[in-house]
Amino acid sequence: MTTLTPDPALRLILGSGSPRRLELLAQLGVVPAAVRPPDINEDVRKGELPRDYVNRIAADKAAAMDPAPGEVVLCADTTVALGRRIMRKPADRAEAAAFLSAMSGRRHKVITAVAVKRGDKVWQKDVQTTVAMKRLSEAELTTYLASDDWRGKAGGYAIQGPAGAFIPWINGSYTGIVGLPLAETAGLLTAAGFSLWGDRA
Ligand SMILES: Cc1cn([C@H]2C[C@H](O)[C@@H](COP(=O)(O)OP(=O)(O)OP(=O)(O)O)O2)c(=O)[nH]c1=O
Repeated sequence: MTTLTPDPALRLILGSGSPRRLELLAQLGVVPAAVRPPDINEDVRKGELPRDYVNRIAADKAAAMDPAPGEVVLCADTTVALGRRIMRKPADRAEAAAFLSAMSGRRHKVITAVAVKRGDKVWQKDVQTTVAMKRLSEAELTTYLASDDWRGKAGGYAIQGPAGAFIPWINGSYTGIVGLPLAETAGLLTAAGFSLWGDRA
């Protein structure tokens, strides 16, 4: 991976409309200079595997961004994979119910691909986390669906909300599940020359 010399004047552009990603960046003490969510086609291709899918979408999001000189952009994509099955953000409550029922009592993977772009150079990495979900009772499922917390979340749940009660075990990156694996993101930003540790202009 090419590592560029740190440029304290570099401005970070968040190429994502996810409020979670903004909050996770704030955990690193980073406030983007602007938020510009890219508009791309996120359809899954026939036979496409989950890991290939998230990497392609993160790369497409980065490709849709046109950073000005002095800007570095950060894009990401998160998806839930149950075997080969890709679970994106559910379209409605029925789809969220189907996703949660399929994951109930089983392990799935959450994959987040992160892409950092400066000029026409891209630094990209994916992070996979295995997540165990307890067997959900009818009452748990119904109450969770009624909370609407599943809206806008890959796989139809959010570990950082009430569904945290459904997740007894993970192996991987908690921040990756929430949408932005911080250790790897910090590495990519640093490689692109963005100063994370105190020497920003
Ligand atoms: C599994 C899981 C997903 N999520 C969220 C993270 C992501 O915001 C979302 C997956 O959708 P994404 O398509 O990755 O991102 P987005 O639509 O929110 O934003 P953009 O496309 O503009 O970058 O699911 C959680 O917040 N908690 C979880 O436990």
